[in-house]
Formats: sequence, structure tokens, C-alpha cells
Amino acid sequence: MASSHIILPPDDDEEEQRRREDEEEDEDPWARSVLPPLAPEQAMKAAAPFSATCVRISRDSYPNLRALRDASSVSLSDAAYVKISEGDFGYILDDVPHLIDYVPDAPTYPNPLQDHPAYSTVRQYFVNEDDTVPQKMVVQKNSRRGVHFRRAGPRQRVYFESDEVKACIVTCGGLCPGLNTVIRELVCGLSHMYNVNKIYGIQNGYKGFYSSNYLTLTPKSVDDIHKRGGTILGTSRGGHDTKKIVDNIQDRGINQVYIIGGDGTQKGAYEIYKEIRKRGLKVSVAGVPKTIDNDIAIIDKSFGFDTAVEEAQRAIDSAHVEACSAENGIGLVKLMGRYSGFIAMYATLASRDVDCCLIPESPFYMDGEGGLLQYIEKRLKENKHMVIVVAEGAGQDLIAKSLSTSEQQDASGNKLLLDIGLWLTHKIKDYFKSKNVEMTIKYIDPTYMIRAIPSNASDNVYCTLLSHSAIHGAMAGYSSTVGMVNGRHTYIPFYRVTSTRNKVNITDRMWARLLSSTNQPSFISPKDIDVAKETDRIANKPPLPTGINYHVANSLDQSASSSTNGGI
Ligand SMILES: Nc1ncnc2c1ncn2[C@@H]1O[C@H](COP(=O)(O)OP(=O)(O)O)[C@@H](O)[C@H]1O
Ligand SMILES: O=P(O)(O)OC[C@H]1O[C@](O)(COP(=O)(O)O)[C@@H](O)[C@@H]1O
Ligand SMILES: [Mg+2]
Repeated sequence: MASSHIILPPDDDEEEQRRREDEEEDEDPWARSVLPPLAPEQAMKAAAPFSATCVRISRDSYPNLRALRDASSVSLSDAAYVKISEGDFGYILDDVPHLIDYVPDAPTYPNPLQDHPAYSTVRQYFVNEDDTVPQKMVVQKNSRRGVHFRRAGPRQRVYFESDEVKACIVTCGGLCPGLNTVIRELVCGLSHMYNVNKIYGIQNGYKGFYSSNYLTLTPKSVDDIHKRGGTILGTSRGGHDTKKIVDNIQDRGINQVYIIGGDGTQKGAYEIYKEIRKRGLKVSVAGVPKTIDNDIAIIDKSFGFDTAVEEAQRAIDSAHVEACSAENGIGLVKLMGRYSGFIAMYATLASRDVDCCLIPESPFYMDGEGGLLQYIEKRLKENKHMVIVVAEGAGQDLIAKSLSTSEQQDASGNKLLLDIGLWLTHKIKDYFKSKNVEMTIKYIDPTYMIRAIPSNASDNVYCTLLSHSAIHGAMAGYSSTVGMVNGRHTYIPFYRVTSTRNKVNITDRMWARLLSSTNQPSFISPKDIDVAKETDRIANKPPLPTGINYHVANSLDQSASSSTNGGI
């Protein structure tokens, strides 16, 4: 496959001079992009695992970099870490960093799996270095091949000897079913597949790197933890002090860091990686994305999500029973989902007993024609009972307005939510009281119950595969987040999973299915739909703009590059 790596320009005088000129012309900070710490020869080596041709980006390419930034939300400081390659027919590899990007002489060793009695029998067990997975599956005849991620899995050669590995595992952020399974599978996978026996658990999230003892983990000590909810390591919000964390990694000789957590955690993992790289340490950083809200970008689905949706059914069933057993009974269930309403949407679709689902992505209003109260009244008249599911992040603007409270944050900087369930309960009660209509409302808040349980069978298997991908990647010298993309396991650059958030798209067919199953009003005007479509169009813009010159030998033909969706 013909491909080329984009390497930002080295810091030589001539370039410097040109950059200064550019600065004067153009105040866009991207044009003054920080230069990478790599010399071109090192960069060439860095590309070696992908057998690519490295190409320096010249001054002429700055506009392209700016466009890349605009299209994929790459921040200025990320520029030096982005590894983009191009191939035939619009193929783009959004690659992940590798140890030899900055430790060019790191030795390699044969993968011990080849002598493993179970794995050595697998035909084609090792992943081909050139294997990549497309981000978008649906294409047209003339589509460009679009963005790809490196396929996860065991490599023929690894960058660590088994004896040399000192691994640590940390869990951060809120709970999620499956955390213990991931911990277990990381410990057992490292031990059973790669004969690693120095594995440590960091207690209570990021701050545990510098404030607590490290726990020794063995396959025996984690043997049955997957049957328990929560995390045996403990977790926390806040406390990410990059310098202190990396000081401890360095002092204790840790060379593989496994970080399980959500979007905030993956941002933290990226900071740790950058500091490790700055110090030239031979350390792999592997992020395993965790989020009960399913709001991490790029990946198909987060582990624990299915378990959470399943558990939510029990609350909805109870709400339904309560509602059916009363005159004008309403069952109201609040589910998690700070910014994204996936749990509420899937739990509603699965249940079929829900008459209205409210999520943060779809603003609603209470009073007047087409409002929530009018709909509830109509539904009770028709059916004598109803069930409402609300995601905790929905309607926050309405509560804030009526209570005139100021926004508060948790230790990680996440917005602290006001209780939409309680607020709705009072509003609904007041409404019917003012109309002299008898009714009963039962508010069920199972939010913490659905994330504190152990993962179900399919999430357990998913956790195992994610953990194995993380181990294979770290052993092979990659630093990245692992994730399933279109059903295949991949290594995704940290910046890609943290630069945007996965949200329910209220202009796609899934939300329409929900509306048709509940019969609730959409609460949006045609004008709002146009705005949502436009937002969606912008969000789905290809990460690389069309028709740009990336110094690729086999550049794209004009017709392909002018396709409206950028060929992705
Ligand atoms: N931008 C960031 N840079 C570095 N660390 C971060 C960042 N955002 C969050 N973190 C750290 O990641 C950890 C978990 O973040 P949090 O948002 O609470 O949960 P989650 O990872 O589940 O989203 C916390 O310890 C927090 O300090
Ligand atoms: O655990 P806390 O601090 O009460 O926060 C609750 C939040 O945690 C979540 O369950 C998950 O959030 P994270 O992915 O950031 O961990 C949200 O749905 C919810 O809003
Ligand atoms: Mg989060």
C-alpha cells in the first residue's frame, strides 16, 4: 500500500523565518504550530511499523493543517502528535503513536504467544502490520476510502521482554458495569499470554499514583472479581497531576500503564503519554474507554452499556406496574446520561411500555400547545396511565431558569446536574392540581443501581477482548485508546476519542423509531430540525478536507475529491 506520513517541519532557520512571516500575515495559532520533537530520520523510523513513506510537510501545507484542525477538532498542542498517512483512492490512516517515534533504537523480541500452547495453533494469529479498519462502513461506488484506524491484536514482534514488564492499572471517573472484568482480564491476559508477573493496582484513580501504596495484582487475587460490581481498585474524580503521576511512573520503573476511564480519563491518559514522551521514557500507555453514558466518540459502544440498559428495564417495569395500578397513574424513571441520552433511548426502545423519553439532545418545553404537560394530559385521558423516562441531563436549562441557580462542577470539572426527576414530579403534580384532576405520580431514581452491578455475559466477553487488545498494543509499543469500530477492535489516537462527544442524533432513524414507538411529540419545530441537521452535517465532516495536497505520490483524482461527503 502506498502511503505517506505527515511529519511537521523541523526547526531550522529558514523554516523559522518563514513561520515568522506567516505569523505576521495570519493570526491563526495553527499556522504557528508547535514543532515536533522529531528529527526527520527518527520520523522515518517512526513510520516503519506501517511500512510507509514519510514526507515532511512544507510551509505550503500549513493551510491543510489548519483545515485538518478545523475538520477534526485537533487542538494546537496535539498537532505534533498527529500521525496521518494517505494511501490509494482517498485512504487515510489516523495512526497512533509508537515507542520508536522517540526511542528509535528500541529492540524488538519475538512474541511469546507463538510458543503458547493455546494460541500457537491459531492460523494467522498475528495481525498483519498493514491491517486497518474503516471508520465509515457505508460507502458509494465512487467514495474515497476515507479514515481508517490501526487494527488491534497481537504483533509478531514485541517491544518488551516478559521479565522487563512492570505494568500498572488504574480506574478513574464514575462506576460502570465491567470495570472489575477489565481489571481481571488485564491481569490474567498479561500473565497468561505474555508471562508478565509484575502488575500493580493504583488505588482510587489518578491521585493514587502519588498518594497511595500500589497493590500487587496476580491472577489469583483477581480470580472472581468480575462477579462483583464497582472496581476493586477504587476510583475518583479530579486529582490529575500529570507531573506527579509521571514522576511516580518513572521512579517505580513502570513501563506499561493501563488506564480505564471515560472521556476525562482518556484526556488525562493523553497528558500522561505526552509527558512520558517528553521525558523519553520507554513506557506504553493504553486507555480502555469506560462510560456508562456511551458518550465516547468513534467507538461502537462502551462496555457496561448493555448491562445498564438491561438493568434499567427493571426500573421501567416497576414504574409501569405502579402507573397501571393507580387512577391516572404516572411512573417516572430517571436514568443516567449527563450529556448523552443513549441509556434512556435504548431502555425506552427495549421496554415498549414508555410513553415519553426525554434526553439532553432533544430540548423540550412544559407549557402550552405541543408541550410536555399537554401531552401527559392527553395520554392520561386516552390510556389512564403513562410511563416517562428522563435522562438526568435533560431539561437542565428549564430547571436552572425556574430555580435561578448557578452552574456547579464536580472535582473533574463536569457539570453537576440538578434533579430533573424531582423537578418534573413537582411540575406535573402542580399542573393537575390546578386543573382539579386526581392523579398519582411515582418517581423512581435507579441511577446508581444500574451502574453498580456486575457486567452481564456479553459485556464480560467484550471487556475481555478490549483488555486483550490493550495488552497486545502495549506489548507492541503502541500508546492509544482501544475500541471497537464497526465490529473490529482498533487502536485509536487519544486526541480522536477526546475531541468530541458521542451524542444521540435526533435527526437520524433511531430517534425517529423512538418517537414512533412512544408517540410523544418531538418538541422541535421545523426550524430546530434544520439547525440540528446542519450541526450534524458539520459534526460529520470528514476529518480531512477534500482536494488538498498532502504530498502523496498517487494523489486523488478530481472527481473523487469533489464528492460532497469527502468520500468518507
Ligand atoms: N482535561 C483533562 N486533563 C487531564 N485530566 C483530566 C481531564 N479531564 C478529566 N481528567 C481526569 O480524569 C479523571 C476522570 O475524569 P471524569 O470526568 O471524572 O470521569 P470520566 O473519565 O469517566 O469522564 C479525573 O481524575 C480527572 O481529574
Ligand atoms: O459519580 P458521580 O460523581 O455522582 O457522577 C454521576 C455521573 O457519572 C456518570 O454515571 C458517568 O460519568 P463519567 O462517564 O464521567 O464517569 C454520569 O452518567 C453521571 O452524571
Ligand atoms: Mg465523563
